[in-house]
Amino acid sequence: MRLGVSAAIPAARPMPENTEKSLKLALPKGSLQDPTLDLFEKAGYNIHVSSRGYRPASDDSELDIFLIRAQEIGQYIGQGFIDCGITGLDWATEAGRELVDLAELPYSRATVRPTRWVLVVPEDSPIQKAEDLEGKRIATEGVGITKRYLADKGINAEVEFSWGATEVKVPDLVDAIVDVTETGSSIRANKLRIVDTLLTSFPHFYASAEAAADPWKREKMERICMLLKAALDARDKVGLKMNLPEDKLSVLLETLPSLRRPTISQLADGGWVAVETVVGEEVVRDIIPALKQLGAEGIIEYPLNKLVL
Ligand SMILES: Nc1ncnc2c1ncn2[C@@H]1O[C@H](COP(=O)(O)OP(=O)(O)OP(=O)(O)O)[C@@H](O)[C@H]1O
Ligand SMILES: O=P(O)(O)OC[C@H]1O[C@H](OP(=O)(O)OP(=O)(O)O)[C@H](O)[C@@H]1O
Ligand SMILES: [Mg+2]
Repeated sequence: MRLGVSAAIPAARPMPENTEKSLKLALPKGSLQDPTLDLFEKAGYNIHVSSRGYRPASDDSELDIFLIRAQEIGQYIGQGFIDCGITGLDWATEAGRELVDLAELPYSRATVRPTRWVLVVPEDSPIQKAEDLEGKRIATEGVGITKRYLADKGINAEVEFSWGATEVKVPDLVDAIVDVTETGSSIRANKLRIVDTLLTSFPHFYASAEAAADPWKREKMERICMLLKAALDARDKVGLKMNLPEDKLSVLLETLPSLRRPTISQLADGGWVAVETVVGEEVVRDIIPALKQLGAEGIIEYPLNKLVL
């Protein structure tokens, strides 16, 4: 049987633009993977990771994406094998390479708080301050961070590399550990006590010197950074819109300072104005009832994707 042409050959679709321009971008596999992919989605990039695939596909054909351990991203960017990527300030420092820092991106695994590298001992340990570590043994994934800290303080202690699950090692295997903490729940669960903070770290967008000097790559990276920051700035903020009797406007602006610099437009209905503004999500539960009491009508709250200031 001969099939009609239309059945045999799917209708021609426009081919994706064949561009030779490509930016090699490394995203962190591990703790930061999910929050990073979520952030890119909010910034307008859809990235699809298959179950065991480390070369995710995206809807931007100019991006050539690699999923790489956060610990290794700095090294590959520094060597120029990858143009740019996102990794923690902690691991970029540990990699000890020259990187161009294009943006700090304030997000973490579970919260909006930075990760802290902390010196930790069991709750009942005699160690009270860094100096008490003299001659002691410390286990950590961040050997460089820890050695620099001890050297700065002139303390002699043995630092050994830990592959993870470091909390389990005190006090039987080592006297203290240096580990990452975000919410503090691992420290509490293991009955540990923080003695000092060595470093606080957020993810950053890093580029190689070569990529930063290439005009096309530089512009592409700066656009991505701008959109990622806009998505982070919109986090926890909402838009509010309402109609208000015009004679209540000055009271509104005086009593609700969180409604900073609203846009006000005159309504066709004389005596009423439309007010539109952006506020922190946490103040909405106080503001909406106050607005209602003031005589506002048609109050609308809507989520925001990006905020470019
Ligand atoms: N709660 C968290 N725990 C661990 N790392 C975090 C957390 N929040 C943010 N990070 C950041 O994630 C990056 C990678 O963390 P880490 O070195 O622990 O590797 P990982 O991705 O958690 O893999 P692993 O399973 O080996 O620990 C670091 O830059 C770290 O600062
Ligand atoms: O303060 P919290 O929110 O509890 O986060 C800190 C925990 O997260 C990290 O562990 P991870 O899950 O990366 O496993 P690991 O110990 O094997 O590195 C870190 O080593 C702590 O154990
Ligand atoms: Mg970890």
